[in-house]
Amino acid sequence: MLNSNGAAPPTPLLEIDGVSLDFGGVRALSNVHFNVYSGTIQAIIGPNGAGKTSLLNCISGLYRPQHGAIRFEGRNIVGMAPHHIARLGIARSFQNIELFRHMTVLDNLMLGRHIHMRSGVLSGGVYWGRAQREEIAHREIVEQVIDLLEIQSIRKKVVGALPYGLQKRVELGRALAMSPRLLLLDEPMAGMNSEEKEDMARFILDVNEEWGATIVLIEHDMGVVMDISDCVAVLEFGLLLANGSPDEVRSDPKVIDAYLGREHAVRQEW
Ligand SMILES: Nc1ncnc2c1ncn2[C@@H]1O[C@H](COP(=O)(O)OP(=O)(O)OP(=O)(O)O)[C@@H](O)[C@H]1O
Repeated sequence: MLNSNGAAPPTPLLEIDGVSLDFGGVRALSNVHFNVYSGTIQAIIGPNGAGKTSLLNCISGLYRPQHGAIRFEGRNIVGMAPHHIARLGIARSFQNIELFRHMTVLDNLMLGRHIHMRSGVLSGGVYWGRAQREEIAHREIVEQVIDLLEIQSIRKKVVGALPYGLQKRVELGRALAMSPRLLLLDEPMAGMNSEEKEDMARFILDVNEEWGATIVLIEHDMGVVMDISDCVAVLEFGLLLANGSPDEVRSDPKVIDAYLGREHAVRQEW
């Protein structure tokens, strides 16, 4: 099919195609459809309990929807194990930080590389040179992540001793260390002060622009969402209310009625 310019429309990197998810009697997602295009920042917004995290869990393989398909680069990933999905190039961060708190920042980032490590203990012992070369290559990528996120000074610090805002930055770093093509971020700015939020927004834009990662982001701060996103999907009670540019979503009467008018327009954040 050709678009109005006569060109073929871009192929989506991720297709959410009629996804429904039930927990017993609770319908968390109901026939949700939208596409995420390569190189974009796609936000998912909606009130508490709208199904945002459930959708991220379906994409990363933690939940298995009863209906629908989720295609990454054209391949249906529903039913695949989370580590398999991660290996395809999808990384995520969690709402509550999930790092190894007793380990250093560097070790946590190196763990992010483990899905790409080929030398196991045995083969690494037999082919020592290969394992060493592999280790050096992984370290180089981790060093790039450290530079990008400006965390050089805390590289040897134990994660559990760091302030919350820095822990969130390290969590982003661990996901980035996986060299993902698609990065799923669940409330990366939750609990941050405005300066920390500004830093995080800048890092997310850098990851998108300099590293070329496509980003799906759940975020409650409407100012940030409207500033950095190319596209915003709005969920309510598991239904997709709207999906479009920040301007389209901002002026959509359904959205204003159901969500923004009630919770955010009042605060005149945008
Ligand atoms: N593991 C689970 N077992 C049972 N119900 C669940 C489970 N996970 C989510 N739900 C339910 O699914 C619905 C959607 O929850 P979800 O956490 O996806 O919403 P959300 O939009 O991410 O909310 P929040 O903004 O509060 O994080 C809610 O009614 C929730 O109680």
